[in-house]
Amino acid sequence: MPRIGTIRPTRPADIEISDLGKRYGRTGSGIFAMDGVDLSVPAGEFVCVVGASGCGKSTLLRILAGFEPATKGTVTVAGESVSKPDPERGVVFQDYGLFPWLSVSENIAYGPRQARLPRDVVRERTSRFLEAVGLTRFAAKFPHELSGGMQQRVAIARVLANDPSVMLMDEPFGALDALTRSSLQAELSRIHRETGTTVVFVTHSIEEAVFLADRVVVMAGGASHGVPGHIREIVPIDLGTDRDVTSPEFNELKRHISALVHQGVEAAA
Ligand SMILES: Nc1ncnc2c1ncn2[C@@H]1O[C@H](COP(=O)(O)OP(=O)(O)OP(=O)(O)O)[C@@H](O)[C@H]1O
Repeated sequence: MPRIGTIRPTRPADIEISDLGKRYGRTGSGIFAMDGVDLSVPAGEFVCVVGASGCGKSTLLRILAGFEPATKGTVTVAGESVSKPDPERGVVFQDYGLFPWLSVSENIAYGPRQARLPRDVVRERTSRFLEAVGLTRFAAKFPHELSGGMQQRVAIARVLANDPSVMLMDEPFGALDALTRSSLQAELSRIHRETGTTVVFVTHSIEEAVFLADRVVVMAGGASHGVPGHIREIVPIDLGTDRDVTSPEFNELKRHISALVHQGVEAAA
């Protein structure tokens, strides 16, 4: 992967989530899919959210993104209440979400162009983030000409080109093969160190969470278990930057988090 040192730090934002709850469907019917979620994410932190299927991870992320309203509680990013999507909060999903009719560089330039930034700024940002994800040679290609891993790199570059203060990622590497996945994890970790952007990253992979996160938020419950989704525990990951997935400390954290996830399922069953 090409070395890059040109990523400028963003102005990361802090996130405050207080007594957050979400109930789908009509008021008064059904239980909360998620309830009583309190979480403070300081600016620049990388937080991973794990938990069994249906515990509300994606719901939490969609509310943070402003894609859907909370039923109760508050969410603020950099002190501002979240009520709608904003390029300041970049979102990356599993299914890349690229514009198929635009080339790689046009996909990356899309956000800065929409923001009506001057042409030279758009050009500079596009080439900077193409380089950041190692795709400079593929600038003129179209998404269908790229592998899944490359498409996800474009999706990440496209979000970064908006200079977001927060990145929200929902299983972004879930559809990739193991080798591509681990190389993108290392790349994302480096990009995070260089940009300093606040990241909230949802994953089913406990290993991925322990590799990437400063803290892992373990959620439990969920509507299908008859208990609203909630935070079971927040686990700090004090493993420094160069993480060895084979080290005893790494594996001990994996074991601990895995036990919490399974306890969550059993307690809710
Ligand atoms: N649009 C919706 N309408 C009704 N119920 C929904 C909707 N979206 C999610 N739910 C329900 O809310 C609960 C939490 O869903 P959510 O997708 O947030 O969980 P998750 O932890 O991300 O699950 P997974 O790991 O399977 O993606 C689930 O019971 C789900 O069925």
